[in-house]
Amino acid sequence: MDTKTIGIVGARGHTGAELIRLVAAHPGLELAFVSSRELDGQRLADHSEAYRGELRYGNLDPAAVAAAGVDAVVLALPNGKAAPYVEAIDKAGGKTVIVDLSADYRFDERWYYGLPELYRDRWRGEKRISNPGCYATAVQVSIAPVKDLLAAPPVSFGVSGYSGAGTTPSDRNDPDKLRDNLMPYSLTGHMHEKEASRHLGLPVEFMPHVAPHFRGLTVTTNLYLAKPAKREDIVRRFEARFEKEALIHVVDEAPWVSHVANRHHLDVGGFAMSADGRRVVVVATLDNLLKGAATQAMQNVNRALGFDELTAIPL
Ligand SMILES: NC(=O)C1=CN([C@@H]2O[C@H](COP(=O)(O)OP(=O)(O)OC[C@H]3O[C@@H](n4cnc5c(N)ncnc54)[C@H](OP(=O)(O)O)[C@@H]3O)[C@@H](O)[C@H]2O)C=CC1
Ligand SMILES: CC(=O)N[C@@H](CCC(=O)OP(=O)(O)O)C(=O)O
Repeated sequence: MDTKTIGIVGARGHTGAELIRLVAAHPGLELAFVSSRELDGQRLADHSEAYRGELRYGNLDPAAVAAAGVDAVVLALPNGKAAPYVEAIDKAGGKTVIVDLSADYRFDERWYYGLPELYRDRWRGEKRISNPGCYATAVQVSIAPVKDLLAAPPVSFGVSGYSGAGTTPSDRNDPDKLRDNLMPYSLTGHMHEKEASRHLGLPVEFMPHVAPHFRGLTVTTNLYLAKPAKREDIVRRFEARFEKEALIHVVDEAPWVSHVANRHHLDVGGFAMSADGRRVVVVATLDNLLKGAATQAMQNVNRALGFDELTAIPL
């Protein structure tokens, strides 16, 4: 297969940096541009040990991104910034695939919502792909296999490392304020509550927190069941749903976030049953920068450009 070209807008950020690492190891992708205002003119190889080559960061505006005419553009910008780039690429016509890491198009019917393990069959060759949120990925995987068994809205308690808050300074990525701390925020109505509810087709209640570790998140979900169930039946549901999925591991014990940091897969397990069999608690962990962002984007780019979905993703 011919080499395809890819460009990353927002390449200085946490998720952009992880994507550069994946693209550098991809046998069929060539990095055509990396855009950052702050690092404009600097050599990429000086910032990414994975990349060997002479490419420099550029400060590309939407018109310049569109004019590059690459096969795929990944937008790794803060929320609310994608539209001018999408409009410019649309206007240029052509075949460029866009994968947007932000929340900007996750509710747009015209865009494919790229959580492959749950919605692979819904892809109709769309070239506009919204990449799911990190928490929303863990929440949906924790609920989807048993959603027909539920008696009440699932309740998910989330704890994320502070890389989830990006690089723009805020309380939620301030190591001093996070030291010896756990910071609750957006306890109702978080964007990922709406996102998971919409794509699962049932209301989910989600309570996020940010913790002093850098990367990786845990979502603990309480599920009330309409009829009493046995643990083995619940476990079998998850195993059957994900048995062919290399990036979703169904594990027996409740997983630990420290085991999934810097790894590309999601662990889901625990399956703690109440004595009456009417309540089960499921725990999911993933690296918010990888399966929660860059790895999932790589899966989506691979599919849209005709590569095997797992190309360049270390298993
Ligand atoms: N961090 C995470 O765990 C996850 C993040 N996401 C989403 O992915 C996106 C990127 O997140 P993350 O990498 O953490 O963010 P960062 O804050 O780490 O990086 C943002 C990037 O965007 C650039 N940027 C910022 N503002 C603008 C602007 N106005 N115009 C053009 N470029 C701009 C920055 O570079 P420069 O200032 O140099 O131009 C930087 O490269 C976000 O939408 C986030 O919600 C999704 C899942 C998980
Ligand atoms: C700790 C922290 O702030 N986490 C971010 C993680 C979500 C994220 O990055 O997702 P989006 O792509 O939907 O913005 C948050 O809760 O908004």
